[in-house]
Amino acid sequence: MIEVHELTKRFDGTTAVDRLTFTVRPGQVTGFLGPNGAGKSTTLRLILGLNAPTGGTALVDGRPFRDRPRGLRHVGALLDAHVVHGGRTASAHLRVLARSNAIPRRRADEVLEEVGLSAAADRRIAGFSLGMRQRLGIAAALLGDPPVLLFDEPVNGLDPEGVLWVRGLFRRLAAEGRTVFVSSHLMSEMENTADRLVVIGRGALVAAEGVAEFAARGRRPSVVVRTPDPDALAVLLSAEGATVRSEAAGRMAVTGLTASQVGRVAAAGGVVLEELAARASSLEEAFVEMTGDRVQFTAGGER
Ligand SMILES: Nc1ncnc2c1ncn2[C@@H]1O[C@H](COP(=O)(O)OP(=O)(O)OP(=O)(O)O)[C@@H](O)[C@H]1O
Repeated sequence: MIEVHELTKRFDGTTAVDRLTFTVRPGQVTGFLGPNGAGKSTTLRLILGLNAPTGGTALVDGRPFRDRPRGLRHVGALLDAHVVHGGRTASAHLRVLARSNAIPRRRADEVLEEVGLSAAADRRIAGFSLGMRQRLGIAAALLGDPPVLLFDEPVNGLDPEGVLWVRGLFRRLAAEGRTVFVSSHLMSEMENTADRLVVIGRGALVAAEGVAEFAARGRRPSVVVRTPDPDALAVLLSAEGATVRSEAAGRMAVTGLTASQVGRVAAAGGVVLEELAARASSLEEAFVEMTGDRVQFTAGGER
């Protein structure tokens, strides 16, 4: 169990984590979602005691993680897969970790087997692909057979087979009664993996609930519309109380009005419509909608 209470971290001018309170329970996979720069990595580092909080607390099974000797037996974590000694072999890397945590040496071979890296056990990490480094990082997290596991963006660099494998692994770890907390900036990754979600934006909590409950919020129907004159239509629709968001391929998503209302507003304003369709929004849209005003970095720069 992970209990985060009023957790806050400020770096100079930036509040990376803003009075976050949530609980991650055992026996479930909990997805930790937020757009880039939302503060996920910082929160995981605070839970692990790698950074000191500006305020609040983070407890792992009732105690700050830093207070635990032989940490890898309590919490396994995959953070940045690049932060390993590239000159070592995979096997040597894991044995060093095992020794410093009083874990039996044979566990190194067991976890390499588990993550599918046995054949690369004696190769230097410097020559590993990103996907292989991720697998090695996951092996390190599993080394101490810990009850609590944290994974920061574990799917980065994995091929489709690797993605399926990692999902199955998380499900199995949770079924064994462990606490599994997995960060991602992509809703789609969590849709098929997580039971619960903790969603943050700009360091603050947006939602902490079951995946199904979160999805239900996204069921607000929207209308997709395409016009050669999007700016004019956006002004007209906003004046009627609708929320308008631009999408790929020149389309706009409109919430707050039905398709026929959108059609009428366009006709009354003399705006040509090239496409008009109603649609039920997906989990992904619920995520974008709920964190949209909390995105720190967008393609157009900071806003
Ligand atoms: N050591 C640091 N010094 C200064 N600012 C930092 C530091 N670490 C993180 N930040 C800032 O804190 C904010 C949150 O960053 P963090 O890496 O935790 O986000 P994230 O949700 O993990 O993002 P991503 O998905 O891009 O990895 C960002 O604005 C970042 O620039």
